[in-house]
Amino acid sequence: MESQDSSKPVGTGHSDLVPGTAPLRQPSEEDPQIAPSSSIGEQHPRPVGWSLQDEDYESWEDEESDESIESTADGTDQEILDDKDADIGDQLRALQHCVESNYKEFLFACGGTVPISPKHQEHPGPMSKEIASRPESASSKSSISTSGAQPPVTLRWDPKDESTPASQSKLIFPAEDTTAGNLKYLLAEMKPATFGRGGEDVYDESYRKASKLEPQDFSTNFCPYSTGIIGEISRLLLPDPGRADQRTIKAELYKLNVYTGPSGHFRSHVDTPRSRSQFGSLVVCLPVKHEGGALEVRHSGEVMKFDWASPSEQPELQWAAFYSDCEHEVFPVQSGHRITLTYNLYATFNSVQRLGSFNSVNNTQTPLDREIEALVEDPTFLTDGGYVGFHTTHTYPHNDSEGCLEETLKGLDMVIWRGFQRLGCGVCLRPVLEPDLDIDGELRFELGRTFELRAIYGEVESTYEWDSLVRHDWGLEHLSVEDIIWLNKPTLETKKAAFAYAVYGNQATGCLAYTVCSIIVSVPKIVEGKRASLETTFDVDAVVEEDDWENRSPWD
Ligand SMILES: O=C(O)CCC(=O)C(=O)O
Ligand SMILES: [Fe+2]
Repeated sequence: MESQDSSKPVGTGHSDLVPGTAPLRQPSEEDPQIAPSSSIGEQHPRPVGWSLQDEDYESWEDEESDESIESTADGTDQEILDDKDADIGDQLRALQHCVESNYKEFLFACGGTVPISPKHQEHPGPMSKEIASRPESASSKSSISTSGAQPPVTLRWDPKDESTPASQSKLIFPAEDTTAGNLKYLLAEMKPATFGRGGEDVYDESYRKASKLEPQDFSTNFCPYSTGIIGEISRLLLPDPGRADQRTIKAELYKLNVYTGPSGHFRSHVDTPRSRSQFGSLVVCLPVKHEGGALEVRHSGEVMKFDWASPSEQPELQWAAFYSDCEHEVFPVQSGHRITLTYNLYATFNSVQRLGSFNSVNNTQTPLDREIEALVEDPTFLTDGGYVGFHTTHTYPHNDSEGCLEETLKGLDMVIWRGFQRLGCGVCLRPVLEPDLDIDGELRFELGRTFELRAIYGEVESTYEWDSLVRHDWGLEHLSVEDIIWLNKPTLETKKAAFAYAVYGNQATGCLAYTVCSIIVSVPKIVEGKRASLETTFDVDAVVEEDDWENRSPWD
């Protein structure tokens, strides 16, 4: 890991920095631990819970004053959990433990290879062989050959000197005799690759030594969709349990980069989000001989490494995709040229439902889903209804007026969201905005829903601060932090991540920044032994009169 200093948030197209992580096994269809669909899931073939998104964090007009908030004296987040733990049932404790043990069970990066064949195939099937296994086995060398193949990759660029013949502005990969000599012309056209630091584009070879071409200045026949890469990323990094409509990925070509030996490199950073819907980044390495230059991606103390230095005998493209809030770096290239195409990945919900055999709702359950279901089904848990909270394990981009998007939820965060939502619970996603350092070097958190924020100095740890956050900044005025049963604690890693994001974005992308979030779940009350349908949620329409609030809870 970089030292704290070296990993000061930077932001460049694909560039800015932060902390690390780890995933492991992603549940798959072959997973013997996966249980058949649940009865509750069948009762609700589509998610019946609501989600409060894109509402600009509306709130009631009649806000309570700070004075009226019944809060305890300063306590730590630990105390908040412990207080709740005192009288919780076994089922809740089981879910809390299950959540904790799942922290490292989710992928944050994946990669693979695409063989290149000189013979062009008219309708090649999906041909990317993915590497999605545990970090330690994230080596593209373990890939298995696949049915189709990518034709040689052609790259053409616009020469500054317009009289340059077309034959000198073209490269074919793997290098063909006819164009191999053109590499020097390409390198001559490239510009130094900057990165974002402190909100500015800077060129600093001690941090990043690479060159770049902007997408408008080159073209290629390589397509990440037709090679099956995007499909694999969708399956591995954007699974959508229990939902009939799928999340889909838009991949946007971002840069052509060259890292040249003996010192091309890019130190630890996270990728600046280009929009709120960005969730990931894709790097495709063209088959050019080089040594060194491994890409390392980190999250929550886990590491995945992608080393593309020694190509196999069969020419191939090698790729890696990762959640762009994960810290990553490119180690020094010792010799040769490491040439990459980079893409920004955006998530959206597909309005077109899957057809035919794919039309059935995916009720696949993981052990964690089953724990969630057991808790919600337990009539002794929140018998009169109530709220459950979860601190997200990833961070999400927001801008200065709009919050984070549900469709970008990653790994465990999406499992928690969907797990409760499909059982009829209400879910909403709330930000804890980026902390910053003040002049004295103190950590300062800014919290808010409208993003016209007031600052809270110090870490958000006390009951009072959380209460204030829930009631005012998250627009849930009639909820108190005392009403929320937390499934997990904000982790040190989370705080560190947020810390490192203090400085963000460098380009005119509307002040996007990553933020840690909380998922707040509204659990309906038990009626005749079963959870009632959720008639009232946090939704503004369902607000009860202020005067009634003491007598009526929001799920009545
Ligand atoms: O080339 C790579 O493997 C990663 C490059 C990168 O992190 C970036 O362009 O932001
Ligand atoms: Fe990056």
